Amino acid sequence: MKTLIVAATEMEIAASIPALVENRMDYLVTGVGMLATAFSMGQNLRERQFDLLVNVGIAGSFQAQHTLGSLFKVRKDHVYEFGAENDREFIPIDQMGFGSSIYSERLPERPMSAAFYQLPYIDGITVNKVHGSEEGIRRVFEQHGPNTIESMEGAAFFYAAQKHGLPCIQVRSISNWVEKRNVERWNIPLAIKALNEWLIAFAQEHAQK
Ligand SMILES: O=C(O)c1cccc(C(=O)CC[C@H]2O[C@@H](n3cnc4c(=O)[nH]cnc43)[C@H](O)[C@@H]2O)c1
Repeated sequence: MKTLIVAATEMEIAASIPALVENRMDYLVTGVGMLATAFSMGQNLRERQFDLLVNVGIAGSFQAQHTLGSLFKVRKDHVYEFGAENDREFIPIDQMGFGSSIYSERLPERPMSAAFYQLPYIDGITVNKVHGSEEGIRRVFEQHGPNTIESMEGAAFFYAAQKHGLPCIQVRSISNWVEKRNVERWNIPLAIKALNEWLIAFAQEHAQK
């Protein structure tokens, strides 16, 4: 299966690059955020053919029970607060008739490697602004509950994959809890280490298929 690994920053996948090269797995570094992800994938997928796209990166979790460095597959990803508001409530873009704010994983027909199946699923939101205030976090809880993670790319990745009609999965490693902003409690090195251990195993197992 010809596979493309998609990450926002090189830092997130640097430790896996030798294994990706060795197992002939391509990778794409898009830049951070939905705009950079959609543009970069749009450009690159026009020129090359793939059977599977894999988005990997770090993410924040709204679930206090999650441990930093734990890994999840994202099944469904929402573009957060994409729509309109009136003086009482938020109106999602879906209800306005201008498209969708929800994008999902799509598995290839051929079975995946064990590294994929061993990860638990979670749903995600994709944001332009990392949440860091009690009021903002309360609003996410009201709409999505605490068992949610957030990134700045996930839904855009699924969107671009869907536009190209390609199977796609997203794997995220928790670098921080989404809480009142306190960057000292983030552990990006731990999350990146766990992510790369998984990615190297995935590349090795996947190459054998
Ligand atoms: O604010 C800072 O000082 C700071 C320091 C290091 C990294 C950041 C980021 O915002 C990283 C954004 C990057 O990582 C993903 N990510 C990680 N945690 C979260 C989160 O809680 N909410 C949204 N995105 C997160 C994201 O996908 C970006 O690629 C800030």
